[in-house]
Amino acid sequence: MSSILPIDSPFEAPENGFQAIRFDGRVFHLLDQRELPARERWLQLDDLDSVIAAIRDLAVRGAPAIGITAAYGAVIRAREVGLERGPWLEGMARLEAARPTAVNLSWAVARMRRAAGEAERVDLARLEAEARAIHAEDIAANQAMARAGGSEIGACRGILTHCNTGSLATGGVGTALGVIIQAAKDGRVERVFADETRPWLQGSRLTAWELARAGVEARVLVEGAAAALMAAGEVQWVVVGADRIAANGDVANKIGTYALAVLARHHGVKMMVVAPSSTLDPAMENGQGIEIEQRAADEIWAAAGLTEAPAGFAAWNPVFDVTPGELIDCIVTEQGVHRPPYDFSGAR
Ligand SMILES: CSC[C@@H](O)[C@@H](O)C(=O)COP(=O)(O)O
Repeated sequence: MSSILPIDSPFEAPENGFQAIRFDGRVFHLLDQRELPARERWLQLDDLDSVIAAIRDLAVRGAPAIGITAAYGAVIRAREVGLERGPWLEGMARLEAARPTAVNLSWAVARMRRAAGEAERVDLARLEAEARAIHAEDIAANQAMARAGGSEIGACRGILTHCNTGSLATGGVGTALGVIIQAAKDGRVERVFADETRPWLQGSRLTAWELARAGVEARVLVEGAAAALMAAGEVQWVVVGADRIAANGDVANKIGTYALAVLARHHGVKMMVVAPSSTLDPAMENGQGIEIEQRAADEIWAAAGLTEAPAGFAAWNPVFDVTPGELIDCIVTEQGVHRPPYDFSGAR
């Protein structure tokens, strides 16, 4: 596996976490998140339709990882269409529409459009350099956020996190999970708690797997246990990632984040959001305009161990929600710690 990237690659440094996304110049290698933790299966993708399917079907997920994947997908598309601009642009429109909520996807595609140049044939060398830059910048942003967020936390008894925000969800050590791993390694947190994150179980399947790999002891709980955990004084911080952050600090993140923010405020627990500036959407005035992805009801039935809906039942499966900025104590980007009232002008 390590032969896929040059040996001196910054991607491979241990402090940059586990590398679940690799590009060898022609083929895109992806650790299939649908199979974890039961099986570590790598996908080899060399056409745009497969990249779009990998994003849509959650083989790769997590806002920054989706953006990086899209960037490499744009390179793959350029080869696939013999560098012809028309079909390449058509592919970019489909790629951008693979999932609606994480702004990192359209952000990365916009960067790749600019890198393609204006000529009738897209510039393959510039596209590949841009994709690798997007990947490398995310790794560096992860490191900066881990340091800034980690020192913000100080010594505490416990941290609760939601969804999966580590190496699987990013290019590097992660967003929220990077901060948590840093705090744990610095000996500043006694206990880490991870919500199981229904219905897709990013917490119990992916975050638990990543924390075990990182040597951080953690406990998984059902989301419904979060209020009791806070009431018992077990956690002083909720630390989560984001899929899109509006200009006023409203944050779209995995469904259940808003409930945690309300609970945290009630219990005097602090709420930190950790996300690179590629997750900021300054054009979005507030969270009300953010499109929330609705996924198939099957995911809910599958989480209940059912292969089909019980007769007569439908389901409601929004997979993100919006937390108002005023419930968030701080938002950490690679540029530092932002506090309310949020002002991200010039931050992206
Ligand atoms: C660093 S990842 C931040 C978010 O992308 C993460 O919290 C999240 O909500 C992921 O949702 P998912 O549906 O698994 O792609």
